[in-house]
Amino acid sequence: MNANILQLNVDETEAILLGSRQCRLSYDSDLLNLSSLSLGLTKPACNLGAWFDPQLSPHPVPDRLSPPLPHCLPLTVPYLRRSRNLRPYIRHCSPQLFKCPSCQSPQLHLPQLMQLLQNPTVRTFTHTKHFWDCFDLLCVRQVLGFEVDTVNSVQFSNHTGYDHWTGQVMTANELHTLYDGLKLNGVNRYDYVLTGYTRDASFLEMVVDIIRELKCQNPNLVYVCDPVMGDQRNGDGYMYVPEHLLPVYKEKVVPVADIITPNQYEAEILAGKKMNTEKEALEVMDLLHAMGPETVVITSSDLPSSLGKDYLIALGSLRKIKADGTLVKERIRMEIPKVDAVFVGTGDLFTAMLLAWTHTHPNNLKMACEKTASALQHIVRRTINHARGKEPGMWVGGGMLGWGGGTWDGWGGLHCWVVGCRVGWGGCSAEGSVRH
Ligand SMILES: Nc1ncnc2c1ncn2[C@@H]1O[C@H](COP(=O)(O)OP(=O)(O)O)[C@@H](O)[C@H]1O
Ligand SMILES: Cc1ncc(COP(=O)(O)O)c(CN)c1O
Repeated sequence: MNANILQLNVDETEAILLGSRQCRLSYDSDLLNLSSLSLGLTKPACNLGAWFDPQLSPHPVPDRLSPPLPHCLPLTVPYLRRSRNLRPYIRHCSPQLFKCPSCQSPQLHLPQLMQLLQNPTVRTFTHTKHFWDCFDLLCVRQVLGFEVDTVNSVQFSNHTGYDHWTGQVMTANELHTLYDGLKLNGVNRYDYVLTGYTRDASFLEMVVDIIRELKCQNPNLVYVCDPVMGDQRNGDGYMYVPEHLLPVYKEKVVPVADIITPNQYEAEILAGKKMNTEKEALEVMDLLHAMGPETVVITSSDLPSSLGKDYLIALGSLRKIKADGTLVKERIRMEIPKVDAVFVGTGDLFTAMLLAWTHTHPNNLKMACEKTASALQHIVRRTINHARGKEPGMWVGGGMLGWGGGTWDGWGGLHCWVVGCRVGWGGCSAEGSVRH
């Protein structure tokens, strides 16, 4: 756990038993003994897919697992094959067990599945800046169980933080045409809409119109908005979208959003108030709640941390009035170990993960934020290690799965519409995503 930057959550630790039905049923004990840990099994979960990451294998391999791990792993292949999305990639693969050269732990080798991870689109996941491509392909669709339709609000050569960038910006008309197609087929019912980077005001206004319509179709639809506008650089805020987008976000977009995930700079310009202290940050979040959203998460800030300058602070706030009229309020403060590099697109990843985890923990913002921050920490660390040549590039799937719960079997049938950007199909080296 320490190696994977996870903390044992005493209230909710999840264990997964992998293996055939027969093999799982034969394990009738309510206690799972793993090295020095004993976990009580309360809720059975079915493994709809599995991902094996050598980095996340138990060290040392527990000898008290029953049946032993080497025996379990080949048994999971039929389950992988059963997953419609994975089947084409593992049809011809003969599972082999081999021992990790460094730690001697048993690993399952799935050659064709690995190939999937190596294709350029998927590998872009190591660049957090290319998130949407992979969110669709791996993270949400296959791993987290959402069915995602993506719309590329822009298609750029690279992140706009670079000196130069080229590409196309989708217009409101083009978005409307796409949406019309969905409507004509009667497939415009979504559970979630997530929006990220956009740089055209009329496009944003069209997004708002569409969300209103989608909310009529499904009154429970949750709109998660990452109001991507700018960031701090050397202590000064700067916009990386045209400035006239700010009033559109303030007056039209944020009011229809249920969850917003600004960074500190974006929170300040939306609220029209600086946050130099935690008290001011809470006031900023209250101002943002007053604009509409029930949930506000400030993904990063430079507020001082009690743990020292190597930590960044993220804040969360939930404010909702329940059906019986009572006001529920929850504030969360997370101190996140800083990695000494600048990452791009982490905001995208944070928002997407938060959407997924608030879905699993609808009444527990703290848990959703913890799991989200844990994933981010894992990913930025592996990204920086990869950029520094300390880790091979193929860490992708396990990085996402290893820390989370094993109970993603109940998520079928959800539909999510992502309006984000597609940037850079080109180079896949992690250096592209890390600016020192
Ligand atoms: N240098 C870093 N070190 C550790 N975590 C980081 C770092 N940069 C980003 N993150 C993670 O990514 C999350 C979102 O980052 P943030 O910079 O707020 O996104 P953006 O400005 O892209 O919207 C943070 O909450 C944190 O978990
Ligand atoms: C083209 C572009 N520019 C800027 C940003 C903002 O990036 P960041 O998450 O690094 O703030 C994004 C978000 N992915 C983007 O797609």
